[in-house]
Amino acid sequence: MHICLYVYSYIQAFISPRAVKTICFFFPSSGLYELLAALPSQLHPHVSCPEDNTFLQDMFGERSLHSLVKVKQKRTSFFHSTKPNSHVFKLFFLLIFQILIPVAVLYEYLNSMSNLTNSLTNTVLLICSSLLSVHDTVAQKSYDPELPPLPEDIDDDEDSVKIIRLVKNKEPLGATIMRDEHTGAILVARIMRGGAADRSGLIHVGDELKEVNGIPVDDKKPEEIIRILAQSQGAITFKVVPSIKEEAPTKEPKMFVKALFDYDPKEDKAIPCKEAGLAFKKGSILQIMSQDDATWWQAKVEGDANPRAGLIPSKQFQERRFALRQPVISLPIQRTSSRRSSGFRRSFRLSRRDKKTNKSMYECKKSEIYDMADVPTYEEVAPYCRRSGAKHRLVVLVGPTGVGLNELKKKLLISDPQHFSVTIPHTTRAKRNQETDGVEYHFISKHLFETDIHNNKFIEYGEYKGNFYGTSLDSIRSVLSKNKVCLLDVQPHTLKHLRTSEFKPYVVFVKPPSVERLRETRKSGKMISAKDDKGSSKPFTEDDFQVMVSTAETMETQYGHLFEKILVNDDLSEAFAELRLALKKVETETQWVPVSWTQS
Ligand SMILES: Nc1ncnc2c1ncn2[C@@H]1O[C@H](COP(=O)(O)OP(=O)(O)OP(=O)(O)O)[C@@H](O)[C@H]1O
Repeated sequence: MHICLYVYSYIQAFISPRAVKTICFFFPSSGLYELLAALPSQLHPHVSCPEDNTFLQDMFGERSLHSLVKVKQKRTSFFHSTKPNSHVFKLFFLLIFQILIPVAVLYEYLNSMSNLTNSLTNTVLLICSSLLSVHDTVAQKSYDPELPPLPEDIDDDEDSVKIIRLVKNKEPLGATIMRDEHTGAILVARIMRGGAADRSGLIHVGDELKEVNGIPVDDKKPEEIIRILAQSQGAITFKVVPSIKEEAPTKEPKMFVKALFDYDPKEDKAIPCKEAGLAFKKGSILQIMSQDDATWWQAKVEGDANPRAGLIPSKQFQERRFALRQPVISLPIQRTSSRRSSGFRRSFRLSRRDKKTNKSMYECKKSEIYDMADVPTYEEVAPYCRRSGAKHRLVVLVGPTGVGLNELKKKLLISDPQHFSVTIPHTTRAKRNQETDGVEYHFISKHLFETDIHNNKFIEYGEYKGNFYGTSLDSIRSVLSKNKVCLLDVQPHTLKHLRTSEFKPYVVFVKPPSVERLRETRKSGKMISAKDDKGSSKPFTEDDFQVMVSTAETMETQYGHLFEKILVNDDLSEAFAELRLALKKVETETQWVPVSWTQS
């Protein structure tokens, strides 16, 4: 009883007039509240003594008691909304709110009213017993759905048949059916994870469908059955022969992939049921719900509130289809320049075209030949957020010649020179008078350069007029180790070699606007001349614009799956602001990156 009183005084201590107002505001009155207020007048005929009457008025009019009732009501609604498995929690609340507090309240009042008559004591005890009986009713309440009565016309020899009744709303059933090639039976082919059938827990893969709403389906085609189902409203009754194989209960899978291609089930002739398909775009993050079927996985778009999974082609199936379909695209070979632009040291870039000779100015180190490993299907990803103080992700800019990569890099460097930096290229060219080793270039011997090529030290390298130029992996490491953001522009085929846990590259594809917009915005822009390495430049020609746009299209088709951001460089200051914001987010927010990058 001490505990009861303690609980009661504790609650009372917190129910100041102000608190009562607050409680009343959050827990608006309901029927029980009014009933409590009306109780004294209802009990009036049974109470002979006026003091008893006053006691009842005081007791049921007591504001603290009203507030406790409101708290109880709120508790009751909470109680109903909690999941059935939180029994211990419920019992705790039942004990506190339905037994301890009412008993404590009554005990307090009974004690304080020494002149209480026997009849009133009985009345109060009656209320107490009613409260306990209410408690029992609530405690025993069943939370399971009520099952429909079994149909009476079940044959004795059909004892293995299961009758399932589902109430259908607008949501599809979330199951596909097929005809068994050998037996001709109609079978449940798959259950979409999180769909209505899955949530019911009553229908399983392999169950044989005998009837839908009393209509036998043995002689029907799957499409006809689907039509019957689609036309059915409200409760649908299935008669099924359960599959012998018991499915193990499955936990919600936690595998996420990034889609590397666009997919529209309506356009897919191979999908067994278009309605069950899940459409997605390149770059979407998908949660894989089931890989039971080697050809059709089940997935949902990450963060989507709809719990029902949809069908998507499996990785293996998509790779096979892609390999059959995909023509080999090769980018026009580009050449590079090593000019300095208005005091800004360019990073080494293999990107210049030589229209005169149409020959590669530098030979690219890496093969551009399409191989199976590059087939863009899905990539397993995991969330990654850079810890403060950890190395920055490498920022890689990709785009066609003249699109404005250097312009954007320059703006970033000027905006925060302490934060952003670029790599210093290596060359075998002789150092000029005004140059300093390790500032414009690392000047090294041809022999050393060739040794470094042999040891895979360069991410890109090439030869121009008998001299080597290259960007080394160590030059990237050197920037990152200073805790700076390293800005690098490379040819897109080198991206796959940079995609490592060490560099975690954030790849931005800088895309030109339309040719019309290029004409308008690039009036004063200059292309760097391919004829020499002295930094001479010339105004853009119509041909330059056309090539820029078509090269961008090819790059996007071939390497689009590796781009994390596509930035259209139309208005320069807008493009710069967008890039700056994106890079800020990369540093501070969680992103989806290949799962291997998060495991080391
Ligand atoms: N959004 C823009 N609006 C107008 N002019 C631009 C814009 N972006 C870039 N330019 C101009 O276009 C020219 C080429 O830009 P930039 O040198 O940055 O291109 P790039 O992609 O680095 O090309 P390259 O690969 O040839 O070095 C420059 O004169 C630059 O000032």
